[in-house]
Amino acid sequence: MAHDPTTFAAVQPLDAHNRRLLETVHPPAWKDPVPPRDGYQLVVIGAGTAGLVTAAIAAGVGARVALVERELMGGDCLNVGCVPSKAMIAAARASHAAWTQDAPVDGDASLSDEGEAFRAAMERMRRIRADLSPVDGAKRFQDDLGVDVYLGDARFVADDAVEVGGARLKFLRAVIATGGRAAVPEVPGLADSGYLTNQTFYSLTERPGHLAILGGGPIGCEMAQAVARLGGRVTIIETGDRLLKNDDPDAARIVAEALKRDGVEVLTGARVDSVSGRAGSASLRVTHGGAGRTIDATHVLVATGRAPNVEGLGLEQAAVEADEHGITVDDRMRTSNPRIYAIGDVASKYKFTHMADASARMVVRNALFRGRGRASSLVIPWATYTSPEVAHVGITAAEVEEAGDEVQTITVEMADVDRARLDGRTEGFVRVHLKAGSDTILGATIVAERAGDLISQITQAMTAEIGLGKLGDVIYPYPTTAEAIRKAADQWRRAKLTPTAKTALGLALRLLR
Ligand SMILES: Cc1cc2nc3c(=O)[nH]c(=O)nc-3n(C[C@H](O)[C@H](O)[C@H](O)COP(=O)(O)OP(=O)(O)OC[C@H]3O[C@@H](n4cnc5c(N)ncnc54)[C@H](O)[C@@H]3O)c2cc1C
Ligand SMILES: NC(=O)c1ccc[n+]([C@@H]2O[C@H](COP(=O)([O-])OP(=O)(O)OC[C@H]3O[C@@H](n4cnc5c(N)ncnc54)[C@H](O)[C@@H]3O)[C@@H](O)[C@H]2O)c1
Repeated sequence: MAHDPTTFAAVQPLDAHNRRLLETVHPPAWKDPVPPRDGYQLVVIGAGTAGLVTAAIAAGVGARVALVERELMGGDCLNVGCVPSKAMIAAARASHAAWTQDAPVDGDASLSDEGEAFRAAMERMRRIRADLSPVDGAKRFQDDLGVDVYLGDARFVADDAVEVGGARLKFLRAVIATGGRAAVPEVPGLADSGYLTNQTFYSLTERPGHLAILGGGPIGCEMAQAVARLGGRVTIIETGDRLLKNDDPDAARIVAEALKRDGVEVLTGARVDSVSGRAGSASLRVTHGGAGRTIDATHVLVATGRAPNVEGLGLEQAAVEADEHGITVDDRMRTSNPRIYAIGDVASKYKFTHMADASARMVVRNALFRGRGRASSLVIPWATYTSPEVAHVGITAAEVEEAGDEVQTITVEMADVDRARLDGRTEGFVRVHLKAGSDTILGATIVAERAGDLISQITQAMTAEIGLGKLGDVIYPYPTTAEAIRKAADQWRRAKLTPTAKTALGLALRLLR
């Protein structure tokens, strides 16, 4: 049986936009189908990106498919992740530009203050989220794509059957795509402080007076900058010695500087010892730089990583193994039960929508058509949408350090790129890691205004096995920031050609004598 959708904390307030959203992602009057007696070829648990794409592709090739979702179709990305966060970021960027006249883009200067800008940004976000939702909606999946959609909690009751709302769904194959949720650290008093997570943050209608964010990962950095740019006071408290621990340290440094410029207080190497008070007024006891201090905040956002949704799934009944990182899978995304696969945030260290999407495409082939696709063969980029953005693909900075002389690194500063200078956006760089002695691209980091878009050129090259030298033959329109990639190729060529050129020149000079 479906839940009462109006109670979902992720979809508040119940204005026209959110009612429209619920109508598509958890229709209040939804009636589950009656399962066929001989069961399904594929049962998919969880209708986030991973589950939706799996179900749509499998039904598209003619399989009999059931899709089970206990909360909101679209999962984190549509409802409480990528979509609302990027809508907020766009509004905050425009508002910031209008207020500071800092950038050559149009902000809505008609808003009388930034508090109003926050309300408008959240309303705009709710409208766009509702506009985008039909593509993930229950009706579309059932009526247009031919997937049987069940709205309820799924639980394995055997190694070939799932139960939902009292109905038993037998399957030949199953895909677990139950995603994750915010992992909340054990800090005394935190549980009673009315803290926010990404699940509740996008239900805010009033700008936080002072937002304390635990965690300086992508969620912490993106939301800190958005709220600060909408005029809120923000403090990030990060236990590690820097922000964005999975990214290049130089990139993280630039983001930290940008956040500070926007008014965010960034405390790295800091620990929250206790929290007192509740929603609206919380006091955080923090140790930072060897000293204790108190931070009084109106709101606390917990963004300290993710925990996999594995509880209550009846994994033991299906002999599916899991640990604290999620469901254990092999390189073909198969669990310890050969009928059952697991993909997306519940089973991958790459917790991104595009990873969920790419694995879904692969898992359908593997599960239904004896495909041999391997997760390790995927070239996976990621981007953090701060200003400037940080985008990365391939070998990480830590792996580069470990590899030593086996990797050659080329860096082009944005300050040396004409377009970046013309735009007044000179912070950042393009950094490409090559297999030493060749132009084979092992990875890259880009820090720039649209780094998330630029990185695709490197990802394409890596996927198509095109070397950096060949990228140097590409003609880039002048003046564009993408020219930084050609400049990296030029740099590689100069380094490579110099000894040869020197020899040739030496020979030519000798002949002149
Ligand atoms: C704030 C934030 C911003 C993000 N921004 C980006 C971004 O810009 N770009 C990007 O690539 N990624 C981003 N991500 C990550 C992205 O949202 C996730 O990687 C993606 O949503 C994972 O998809 P999924 O299908 O694996 O899981 P989910 O989207 O979590 O979906 C899992 C679904 O399974 C359901 N479920 C769980 N248990 C059961 C059960 N027992 N029965 C039935 N249903 C169940 C859940 O209700 C949920 O709807 C962001 C995440 C957050 C939190
Ligand atoms: N643009 C994007 O693609 C995007 C945006 C947001 C989120 N995401 C996805 O969501 C995932 C979760 O994001 P996240 O930022 O929560 O996680 P994260 O794991 O990337 O970062 C969490 C940070 O919190 C810190 N931390 C841990 N415990 C702490 C504590 N008790 N106090 C203070 N700091 C603490 C960690 O050191 C780490 O730096 C990401 O890994 C990413 O895959 C992606």
